Amino acid sequence: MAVAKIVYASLTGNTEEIADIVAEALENEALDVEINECTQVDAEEFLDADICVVGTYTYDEGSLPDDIVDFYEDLKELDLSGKVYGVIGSGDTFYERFCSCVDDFDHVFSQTGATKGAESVKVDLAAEEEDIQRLEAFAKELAEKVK
Ligand SMILES: Cc1cc2nc3c(=O)[nH]c(=O)nc-3n(C[C@H](O)[C@H](O)[C@H](O)COP(=O)(O)O)c2cc1C
Repeated sequence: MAVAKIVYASLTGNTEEIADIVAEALENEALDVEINECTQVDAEEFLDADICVVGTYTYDEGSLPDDIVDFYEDLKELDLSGKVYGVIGSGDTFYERFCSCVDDFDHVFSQTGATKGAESVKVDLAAEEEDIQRLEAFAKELAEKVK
């Protein structure tokens, strides 16, 4: 069974919620799914996954959340050739740099040699019905890449 690992940062719960939605959708695709908060795991965990997903919110002026900086730096050092990745995140369209950390992780993943399995999903604050559908389609697309 293919393995999907999801690592997320979340301060007020929005990103955790969308990470959970993706986890459930991947489980429905018969994948073995592990989901962890970013301070609880090392980036090296992705070496044991077929699908690697990061969920992140965006902080001040597009800054990476403090709690995911170490993970981000460690991810840069990995060789994830042969793996499929995807990035999701919550932000607030009030800010000029909406969900810019999603793009930061997309960039870093692309440098690890992993293949982008689906377009990133950016959610404005908490997920609404339409976002849930986008997240489920994201998960399905990732799963298809490892079948
Ligand atoms: C001080 C502060 C700065 C923020 N800066 C940004 C930003 O630059 N871009 C963005 O898209 N969202 C920004 N946000 C919004 C958060 O990313 C958004 O509330 C998100 O849903 C939080 O996710 P979480 O519930 O998983 O912690 C900011 C929020 C706060 C409190």
